[in-house]
Amino acid sequence: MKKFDRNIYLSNMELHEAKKLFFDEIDKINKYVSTETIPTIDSMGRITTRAVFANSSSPHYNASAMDGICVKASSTYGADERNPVKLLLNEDFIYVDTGDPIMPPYDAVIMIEDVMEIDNNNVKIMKPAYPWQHIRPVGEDMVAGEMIIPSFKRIHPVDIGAMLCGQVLEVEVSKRPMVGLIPTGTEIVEPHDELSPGKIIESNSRVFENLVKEYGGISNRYPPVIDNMNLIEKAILRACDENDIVIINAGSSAGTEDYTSTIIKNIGKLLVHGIAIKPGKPTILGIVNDTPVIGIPGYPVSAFLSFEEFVKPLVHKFLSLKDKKKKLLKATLSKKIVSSLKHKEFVRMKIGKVEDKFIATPLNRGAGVTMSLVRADGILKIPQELEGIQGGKTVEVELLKDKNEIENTIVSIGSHDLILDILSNIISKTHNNIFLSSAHVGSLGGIMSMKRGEAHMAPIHLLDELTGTYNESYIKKYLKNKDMVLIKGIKRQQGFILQKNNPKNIKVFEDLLNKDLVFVNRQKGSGTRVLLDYNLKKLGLDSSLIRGYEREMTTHMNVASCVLSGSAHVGVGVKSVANTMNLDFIPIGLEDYDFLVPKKFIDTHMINNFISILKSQEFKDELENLGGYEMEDIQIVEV
Ligand SMILES: Nc1nc2c(c(=O)[nH]1)N[C@H]1C(S)=C(S)[C@@H](COP(=O)(O)OP(=O)(O)OC[C@H]3O[C@@H](n4cnc5c(N)ncnc54)[C@H](O)[C@@H]3O)O[C@H]1N2
Ligand code: MOO
Repeated sequence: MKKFDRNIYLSNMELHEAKKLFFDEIDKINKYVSTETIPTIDSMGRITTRAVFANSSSPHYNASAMDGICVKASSTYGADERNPVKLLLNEDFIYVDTGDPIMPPYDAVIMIEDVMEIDNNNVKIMKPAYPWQHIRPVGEDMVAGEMIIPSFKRIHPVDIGAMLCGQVLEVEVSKRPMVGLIPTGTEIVEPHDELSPGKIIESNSRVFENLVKEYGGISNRYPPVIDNMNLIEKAILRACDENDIVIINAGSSAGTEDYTSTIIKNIGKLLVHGIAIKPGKPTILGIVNDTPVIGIPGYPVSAFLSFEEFVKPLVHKFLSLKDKKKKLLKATLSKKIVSSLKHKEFVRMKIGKVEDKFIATPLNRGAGVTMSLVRADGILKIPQELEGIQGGKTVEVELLKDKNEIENTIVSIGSHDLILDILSNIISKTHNNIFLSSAHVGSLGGIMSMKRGEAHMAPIHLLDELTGTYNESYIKKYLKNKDMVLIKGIKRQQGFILQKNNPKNIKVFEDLLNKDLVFVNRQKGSGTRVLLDYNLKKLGLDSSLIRGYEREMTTHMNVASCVLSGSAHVGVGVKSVANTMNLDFIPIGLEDYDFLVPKKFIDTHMINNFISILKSQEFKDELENLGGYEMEDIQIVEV
């Protein structure tokens, strides 16, 4: 691959400048104000382009509001307990049901509960009726000519009901723009296709389809196009003919086959290639045959964020809809985030509420980590002019989730174990409106977040080399003045995670020094690392002689993935993970996996719920299924 086959000259235009350039150019074409008239009953979610007025009043006649009798109010005056008034059927009253029309000479309704029947033709009442009592007059709801909903409003189910009551059978709305979506890449395969190294599952356009729907547009996905300049050009030209907006995905950066910007320059007007945002830098903005064309970067996180920044406001413009203000939440940043002066950065954040403080923690910043979007509660936008933000500062996060969900989430920060996923799933299934979010920073990291008051709970498993006991000595050392408890009862099996059939015949710690095998380690401060170092020290083994000792993973799953993919022959981790990934396992010992909780939280609704799930049969069954655990009675021990 030669350097000059590549398109390496991306600009670094500021986001607001790029947006202005793009939208000003589209404004010049001014294609987007177009309307259509559709049946009211099909108008859910559409945007009105003019105010809707009632064609008839509702109710359109004077209607009884109750089941009972209608009377002339004047003939009931003077009625009381001692002097009931007697009324004659068809003369002084007639029977009516709710909704029946009330005609002169009758002008009031008495509820049936207040009417005493004397015989078939006579009733008596003990209370007078006042004129128009229990009658819904013409136009009580709406009067013909009254405005039901204004222009540029999204139509909701109740709006449809009101329009029909006012005999509005059709409504003028903005046309939904058709958004053409073209995935590109020779390496792209559909999700059901067989995978081999280098093949990429096409998922972005499916996210786009649903985002377009959410914004109010119509999506029109084309089959993926291979990296061939002519084919991509043809696909763009065709899509520009058939759609209001065209999205071309991937091929946006500096690869040898990243053609999009060149094609747009050749067949239309290339406005921007390269924006000072991260992720999303290689976004392309252009116009081809009077149609806005947006080149969205391939990495899924970049793709989502760039789509939200450019496609959402564009679809809304077509719909004549103002962008809603984003919901913001003030939160304390749990740790420092370093950012570059080269771009504005969009960081996915996990947020939790611990006591009365919202705490925001950055998630994985990789542009290919879709799970960071799944897990994110919000996005923190770090301005370009900042080199980062210090931990402890208050920041404003744009919310992606409901604040209520964040407020009811147990924040767990500490060691990673598969049982956290199981617990989270059971908590979610119990529908108690409680959630569990867990961040994996190792046991010591968990204790430190506890010290800073950032979590409700820290799962930990730290072996004390001197006593051979777990956790308590660390808590006494690091959380001296804090009243803490340990929820104890779960023990898990640690050991060597090995390739299937253990081809390198690894059996004991001494084998790790073998020069033809590669080890993968856990990060410092993780309980597993402490366990490994403890054993190496006990046996007098020099860790610097282990190949791969410096390569650190943050979870058991990551260690096992390295073994599964062949980038390592062995790592230390829990049996459940080896089982799940169908790898071999040699036990090195049982350890206590405890949940550290500040004493003040132990009686809260959320932690109570958590403990009852730990004690549940369902959880026991799941642990048994997973294998590699031993369970004793759940106990709460003060430390
Ligand atoms: N030397 C440089 N390399 C890269 C640069 C750069 O400036 N200089 N920019 C990086 C950035 S930032 C991004 S973002 C990506 C953008 O890549 P492209 O838009 O050119 O996309 P591809 O290279 O074709 O694919 C990248 C990556 O995206 C995923 N992908 C692609 N299509 C799909 C799809 N339809 N569904 C799901 N995922 C998709 C896939 O993981 C690809 O590997 O470039 C960097 N490189
Ligand atoms: O757009 Mo790229 O994903 O900045 O990271």
